[in-house]
Amino acid sequence: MPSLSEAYRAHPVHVQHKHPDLNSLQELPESYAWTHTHMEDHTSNCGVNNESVPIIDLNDPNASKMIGHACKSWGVYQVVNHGIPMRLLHDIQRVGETLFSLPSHQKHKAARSPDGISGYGLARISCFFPKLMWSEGFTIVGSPLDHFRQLWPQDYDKYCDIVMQYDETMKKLAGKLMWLMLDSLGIAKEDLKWFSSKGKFKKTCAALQLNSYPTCPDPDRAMGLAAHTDSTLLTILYQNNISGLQVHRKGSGWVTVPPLSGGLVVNVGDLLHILSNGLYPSVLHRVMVNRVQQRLSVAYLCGPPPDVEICPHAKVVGPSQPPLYKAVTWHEYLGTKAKHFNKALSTVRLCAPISGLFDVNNSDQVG
Ligand SMILES: O=C(O)CCC(=O)C(=O)O
Ligand SMILES: [Fe+2]
Repeated sequence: MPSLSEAYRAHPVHVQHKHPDLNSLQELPESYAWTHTHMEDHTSNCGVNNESVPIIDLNDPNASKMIGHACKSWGVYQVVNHGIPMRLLHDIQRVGETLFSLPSHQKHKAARSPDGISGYGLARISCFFPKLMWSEGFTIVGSPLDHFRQLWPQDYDKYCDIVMQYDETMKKLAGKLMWLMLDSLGIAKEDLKWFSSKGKFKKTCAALQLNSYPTCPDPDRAMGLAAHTDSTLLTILYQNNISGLQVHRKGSGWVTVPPLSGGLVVNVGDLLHILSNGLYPSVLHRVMVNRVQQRLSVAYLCGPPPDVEICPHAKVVGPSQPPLYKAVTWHEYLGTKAKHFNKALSTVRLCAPISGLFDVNNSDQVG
């Protein structure tokens, strides 16, 4: 089975590797200055509506139903009472804080290689935009040991342990959330062979993405992370207590996802969009920056084994609901995404939805 690193390596995107230390800039360089045209703004009413992303208590007996509703109408929700210890959330935040506060030359020792996925660098989606994003990232697929040794020759063990523990814990939560989402679609554990191994959610692959958005001298003209959907089944995002994440909802425009103490944001990714036949749309999201406080986030990007075919599930298709997407493996889809970016979903689309049958939220403006 090809690994996730191999899948990424097979579809390199070309990201500029040398970039200035954002913390040292007093002015926004032109290369970072976005206009509304660059932002491909889908909005009319950014931030001026009262709608908010659903918050779901995982201890609620109706959690699956509520999750289903949130996925259908938003493609995103926040979870509380998810069982992840606060200590672990603080620990992973500390890893991010410590990592991004290292001197620039030190961080570059662990730079992502041009055809690799793991390591320090600009957002992989940078290459699809004419302007640079006001953020830095560190991607972890597999063990971070080699890179962490470069970053912290003395303390790497301590930070590796936290990452591995976070990864393990998130894997379990991702399993639980995935089951709840499938259940809300009427799909049982036995209905998804690759996914269930003795009733356990074992066979997934994941990447961990640490993001830092330094304070910005001209936030109105900068973009932390440009609008994108995740190429995952689902993404679990921890954000520190600084606002910045926005999700796009048809009819509402961009809606800020306020940080919730101990809460985690869950995004529907493109592969769940396909598996649900567009019933659960992958959510378009972006990150804005501010001039006062650094923002940090940690995304657990969860997908299937890279060589398993994902297609609209038999339980959600029928004579009146034809499959809208062809089968793709994650490996193939990463290739499609590397080529077509936000149009990737439409390139794997089989036919247009029958009007009125599907409440597909973002499906075609994101691809
Ligand atoms: O920083 C955030 O809130 C979002 C990060 C994100 O979308 C990603 O890493 O894919
Ligand atoms: Fe994302």
